[in-house]
Amino acid sequence: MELEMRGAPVAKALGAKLAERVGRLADEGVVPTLAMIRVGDRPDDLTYERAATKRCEGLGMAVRRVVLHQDCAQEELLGAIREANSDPSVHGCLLFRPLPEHLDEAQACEELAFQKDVDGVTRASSFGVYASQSLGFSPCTAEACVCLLDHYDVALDGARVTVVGRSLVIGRPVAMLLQARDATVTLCHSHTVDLAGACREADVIVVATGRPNTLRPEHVRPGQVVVDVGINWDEENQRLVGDVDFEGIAPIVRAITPVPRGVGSVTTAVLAEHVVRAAERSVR
Ligand SMILES: Nc1nc(=O)c2c([nH]1)NC[C@@H]1CN(c3ccc(C(=O)N[C@@H](CCC(=O)O)C(=O)O)cc3)C=[N+]21
Repeated sequence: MELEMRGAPVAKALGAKLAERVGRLADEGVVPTLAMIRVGDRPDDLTYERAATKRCEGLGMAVRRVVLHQDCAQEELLGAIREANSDPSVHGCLLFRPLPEHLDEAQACEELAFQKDVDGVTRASSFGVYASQSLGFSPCTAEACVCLLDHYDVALDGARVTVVGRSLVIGRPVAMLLQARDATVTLCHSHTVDLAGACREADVIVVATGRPNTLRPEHVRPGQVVVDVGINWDEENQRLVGDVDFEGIAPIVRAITPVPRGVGSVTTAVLAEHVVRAAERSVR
């Protein structure tokens, strides 16, 4: 491996540009504000909440935490979302997911005003990603993958990119964003017949399946760039691992993102950028 593509330098560069925009908004008396709605105490929600709070506050932005009980009723959740919608001092709203089983996640997401949908969960945001229109926002993690590749000067125009995983939160939107950057995208999933073949012919591989060791040495060749979006808890070794067999693959490919300290740390910077953009749209 020639290059370990860590997230921190990317987040730092994004943050530097953001600080200027936050400063200009402050001159107009606007503090970009993110409301985060959490139901229960899922550990990965808490991790994200902590990281997002630190990032936003570090940039001079404000966060409001709304915490609902694990057993809360759908109406209570909808009420919290409506409150964020109608509060002019809130520019962006993040609803942690997945929600507990008894709640209707699709209905909750649709309740959110698309102007404040900084994690891209509404239909308006999805259509914006699909049609390359500025309507709502892209899912932060999908956009973080593209930011990371840009930061490390990985060419996308005409590049062959294989995306593994077709989820609505990462696989499908990242395929759309990369396609909008003129990459030739192959979208693979659990029924793909020759995954190794599809991966080996790519210049860039993005892996987002939520399964450790999805990408193994037989899937890659020298010269490739690998982005690992997975965050999985390895019970046996008591550590976080991605969807990629890092130890097996890193020696073969040209560049790879680590887990932790890879894509995840860029996600919070993208979230902050979305909140600032929402605040800018609200005053212009
Ligand atoms: N609507 C919604 N959108 C999400 O994007 C979403 C969500 N719900 N629910 C929870 C998961 C989890 N998640 C993380 C994002 C960044 C880090 C992150 O910053 N990780 C650091 C480590 C941070 C630490 O360990 O303290 C890293 O990878 O280096 C972690 C977890 C987003 N999620």
